[in-house]
Amino acid sequence: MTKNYDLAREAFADWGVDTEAAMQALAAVPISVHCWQGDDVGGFEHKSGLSGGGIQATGNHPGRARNPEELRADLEFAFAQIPGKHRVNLHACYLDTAEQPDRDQIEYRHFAPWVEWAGENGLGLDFNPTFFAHAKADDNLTLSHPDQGIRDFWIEHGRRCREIAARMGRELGSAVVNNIWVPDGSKDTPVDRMAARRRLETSLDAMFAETFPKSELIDAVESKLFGIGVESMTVGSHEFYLGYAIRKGTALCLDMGHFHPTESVADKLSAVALSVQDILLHVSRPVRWDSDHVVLLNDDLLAMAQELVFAGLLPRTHIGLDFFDATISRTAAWVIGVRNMQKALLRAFLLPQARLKALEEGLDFTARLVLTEETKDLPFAAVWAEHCARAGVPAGQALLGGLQTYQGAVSGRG
Ligand SMILES: C[C@H](O)[C@H](O)[C@@H](O)C(=O)CO
Ligand SMILES: [Mn+2]
Repeated sequence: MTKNYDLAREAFADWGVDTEAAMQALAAVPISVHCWQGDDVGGFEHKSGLSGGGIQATGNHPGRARNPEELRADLEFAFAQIPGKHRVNLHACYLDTAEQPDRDQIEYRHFAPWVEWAGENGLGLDFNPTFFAHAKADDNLTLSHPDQGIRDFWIEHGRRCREIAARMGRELGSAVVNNIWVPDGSKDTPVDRMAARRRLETSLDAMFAETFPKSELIDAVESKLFGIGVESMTVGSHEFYLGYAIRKGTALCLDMGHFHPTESVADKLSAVALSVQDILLHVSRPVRWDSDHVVLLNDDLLAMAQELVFAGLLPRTHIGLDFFDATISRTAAWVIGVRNMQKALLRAFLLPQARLKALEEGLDFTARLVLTEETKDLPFAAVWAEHCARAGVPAGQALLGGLQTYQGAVSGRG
């Protein structure tokens, strides 16, 4: 235990906050790390790496993972820089097989090496059907396409993904969150929004027809405001999926980049939590649009973490990351993003929650403001450094050397 931590522990104790309990609480929160940051949303289907579907990774930093082995090595390195045990969020286009099944032909065996690796490394898995970067998604319409044949193709893809995800959950003994995001929308003003939304609803119902135990599979649906090429209408808007999740009992995915820039996604948590049991978060950072920048320890993230902790939502919130930056080291992007999420949570655990809530309850907004501002001077960094030291991972400037060495080692990849 360092002198810095000793002093910090006393400083927090002075506010009635137990730093040991805060570190323990943080250690119990897994973060689902998105595989697609490792290769710019390319996937391993032996075809072009264009994202499509209104999303776009930009940049050409050396070191992009070219196959599942490289991606797993990169993830292992990243996890060695992050305290705690976490999860990996796979997209269906990241299958690991020499075969070339189309999306409506994928099976569990195409992903079995990922499950074996996850088991060996004590990691959980999450999953996503891939409804983009495919000829049958070129109209930016999938589950809501007017053509029944195209809808059926994507329903079959989604159905198989649920089977695969449930099997993964069964094998690993940890429920897999299977998140549905479709790019469907319209570049220009549509004249029949209702028909598109009815088709999406009917397709989702067909995809969700089979039931699985919640111990294996948690279905989630992800809304969006707009994407490149679908600026005028997104079929799966927030209202659409909020209603769907409430009626059908699925989890609701809130992506921090999928709302108007002035909306607070943190504010939505307690509101949707009254009607929806499970929440999936895609922690991201929009810059002017859904740009998927690496998350910073900024006000948005701090507010999100504080809401999760203060509203008691962590037990039913699945925290996943969703960004992809190809202008910097991809492994560093993961490490920075996960650690920032953890730092934000730790700060929330270290706040004098009961005291602040009592002031609010008593309408003493002056004292609430004084104390929320004064807590900002508390020595959070010393507790984070102690947490990292106990987990055997670097903190502060020491983090940079390892990140640079690894980046140097992978930068020769073609
Ligand atoms: C690759 C993911 O499925 C994707 O980022 C989705 O979650 C999303 O947020 C699309 O904008
Ligand atoms: Mn997302």
